[in-house]
Amino acid sequence: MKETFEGTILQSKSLLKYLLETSAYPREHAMLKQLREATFEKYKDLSAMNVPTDEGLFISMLLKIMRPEKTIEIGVFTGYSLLSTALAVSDRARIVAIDVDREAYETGLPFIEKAGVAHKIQFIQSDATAYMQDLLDEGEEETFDFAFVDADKNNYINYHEQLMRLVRIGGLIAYDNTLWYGTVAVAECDEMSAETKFSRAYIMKLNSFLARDDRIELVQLSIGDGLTLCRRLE
Ligand SMILES: C[S@@+](CC[C@H](N)C(=O)[O-])C[C@H]1O[C@@H](n2cnc3c(N)ncnc32)[C@H](O)[C@@H]1O
Repeated sequence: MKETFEGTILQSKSLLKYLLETSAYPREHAMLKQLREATFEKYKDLSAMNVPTDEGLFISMLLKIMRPEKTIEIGVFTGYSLLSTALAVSDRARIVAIDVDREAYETGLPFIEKAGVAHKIQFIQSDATAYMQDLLDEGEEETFDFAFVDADKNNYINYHEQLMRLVRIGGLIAYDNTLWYGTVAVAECDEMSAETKFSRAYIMKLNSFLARDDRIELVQLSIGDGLTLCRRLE
């Protein structure tokens, strides 16, 4: 997940360091900082799966403006984006958080509990496609205001079709990693791992698909590893 290519990374390392150290880390909630550190302690390089601090701050401000009552998160891991969400939404709001990996969620859970926001979260250990189908079967269409997707990239287009039914008109669906470490902008090459080639191809397909989807208003941001916001129009 940490793989980058010289010359193709989104921001230079020095610019990113400046941005994080000047504006992001000083504003990071103490429990998010501890969650990030505990994730690194346990998962080492895999800890880069957490959304970066500047992106967490962006999601937080976005949600405070939106004031959603019900959100859904696909891909929780240790819960950096989840805790950012839970801290930003109102006390009445509910977050459905789906991941196949309960152990990773439980690694971050003590910090979510210490932050006093665990009551807003319903964690579901499940494959996301299967659980969203259950939600649709149970009549949960159009009940979510916001969705954050940060899971298996090869399924994003399928998630989009399910989320276009679960999220209300006017609601927002956010897809993470839509620049895949800058590799979407360069030709496939031998230095790329099989995993990079695999996910990059699906992300490129998603980006083209979303650009043509008239059912949404679209903006792709080069924050973190690329974040695409889709506002449902119909
Ligand atoms: C990049 S991590 C999520 C990071 C998280 N958003 C954060 O900020 O800490 C991706 C997660 O997606 C989960 N995942 C992958 N495929 C999945 C699937 N089909 N259904 C549910 N979760 C899945 C993985 O278990 C992993 O924890």
